[in-house]
Amino acid sequence: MARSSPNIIITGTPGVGKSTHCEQLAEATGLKHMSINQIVKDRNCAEGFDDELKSWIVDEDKLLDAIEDEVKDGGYIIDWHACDIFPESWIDLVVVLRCDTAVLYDRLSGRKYSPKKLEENMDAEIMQVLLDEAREGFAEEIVVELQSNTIEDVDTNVERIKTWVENWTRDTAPATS
Ligand SMILES: Nc1ncnc2c1ncn2[C@@H]1O[C@H](COP(=O)(O)OP(=O)(O)O)[C@@H](O)[C@H]1O
Repeated sequence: MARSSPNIIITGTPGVGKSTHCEQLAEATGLKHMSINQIVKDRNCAEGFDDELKSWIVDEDKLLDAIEDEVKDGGYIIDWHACDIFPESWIDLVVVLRCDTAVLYDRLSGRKYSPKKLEENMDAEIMQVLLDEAREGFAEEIVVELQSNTIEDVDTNVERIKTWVENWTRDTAPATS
């Protein structure tokens, strides 16, 4: 069945500003912020914990089962550092947030990550791992790369995505009558 509201993934390396964008976007658009980190914890979708990286190892099948009923109806802003596990048919827009290396370093240093985790995340951003993943997993025309260095960037990005949502709703949503 066609969705009456779009589903958007906001992805990118930890620290680029996903949660910040999702919260503001949810307020601006009325779409719901779905934090996958939170869902993994709340709905027991982890298959283990990586002690070295201090992060959950996600059972992807369990996660998809846990969110499918909600997401298939549309209206979600999905907040996660990976995007290629989500079926293409669920998703209308993939936003990959990017950040300058020095800015990201400062943000991640503030998080007290282990040196290994910090280095892995910095490498991922420099090598544009998440952008490549998005481009491999989804049609080129639905993948958008946006900068997230400053607060002004957040405002501009939120406005831009809000306009996209309004256009999608006008042009794509099924007629209600
Ligand atoms: N574009 C931005 N400009 C300034 N600070 C930002 C920006 N995006 C995020 N931040 C700050 O960086 C930190 C990490 O942001 P967050 O949204 O938690 O990132 P993520 O969800 O990608 O891990 C937060 O302290 C947030 O306030």
